[in-house]
Amino acid sequence: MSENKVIDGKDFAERLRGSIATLAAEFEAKAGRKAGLAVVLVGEDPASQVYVSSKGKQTVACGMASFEYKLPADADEATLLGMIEQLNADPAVDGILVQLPLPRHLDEQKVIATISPDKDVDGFHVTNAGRLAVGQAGYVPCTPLGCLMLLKDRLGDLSGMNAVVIGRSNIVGKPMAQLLLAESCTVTVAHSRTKDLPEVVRRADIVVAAVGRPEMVKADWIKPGATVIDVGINRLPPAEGKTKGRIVGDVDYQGAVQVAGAITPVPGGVGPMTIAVLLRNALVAAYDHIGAPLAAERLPENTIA
Ligand SMILES: Nc1nc2c(c(=O)[nH]1)N[C@@H](CN(C=O)c1ccc(C(=O)N[C@@H](CCC(=O)O)C(=O)O)cc1)CN2
Repeated sequence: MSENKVIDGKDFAERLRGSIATLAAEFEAKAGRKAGLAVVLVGEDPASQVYVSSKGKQTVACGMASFEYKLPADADEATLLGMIEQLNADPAVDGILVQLPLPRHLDEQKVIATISPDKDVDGFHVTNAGRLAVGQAGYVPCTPLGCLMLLKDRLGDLSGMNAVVIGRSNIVGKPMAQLLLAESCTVTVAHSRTKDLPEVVRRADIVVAAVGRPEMVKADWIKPGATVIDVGINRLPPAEGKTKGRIVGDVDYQGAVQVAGAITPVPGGVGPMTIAVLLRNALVAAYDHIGAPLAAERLPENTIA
């Protein structure tokens, strides 16, 4: 198996962060302040704690200001919405992110709707979702934008390719489909009710798996030479004598890597791109907020306008 089949998201994310750091320093010199990203965590979900901590560390490492807010798992809606309103009004904060999932008693859509669309660096607000749907500039969700960067880096022009997105979530599946459509792919969005999913996937030049089911996509579903992007992060039950299970994606990697032309591993594929693109979006927001929009070509790895 040739090594360059593997799409190394960790390496790409590192290079993207390098470009972000350069532009963040330029921003500071220009604006007289650092670009600022606020992250709000409600509760103590262990995975979310790890992601929020990584976001804070990487924000600072790129020369941006990190503001971290933690609320207890039983925090009421008014407290969370009040915190978001304060961050909306704070001129030191360019981007706001509320870590998901939220505890069940909180209304996710209401919380997202409270974030100012101009600080919505997650791209989850309906204003930004609408902008993406009609092809206007706006903030695009980090994971699908990261997937698109990896795809364009590997394949160049995607136009005319058959793409299948497995999963229809607002965070990954739907925006991923919109991005691929904007690149002139022929896009199929598959989901739990799709008939004969293996056959649908076999027609695809590009497969994006975002279903959250460990190793569901099998090697014999993949068209030889296709490019496979695995968004899944699933922890398997621990093997005997171990405390933690291993992390696998939504694709049977060991099988699929034999057939695919290129594939992202899990870990080390799409995951690291999520945080790098978040920093990219926060920096874009900061430049917008000082009335000096950042041209896409100033971020060399970033082929997206
Ligand atoms: N408000 C948001 N919440 C969530 C998002 C999001 O984009 N915005 N995405 C995910 C979690 N996430 C960031 O928040 C995230 C997931 C995975 C990784 C990552 O680097 N994964 C590693 C493996 C990590 C591990 O060992 O557990 C990898 O794939 O190599 C970063 C960020 C849900 N919530």
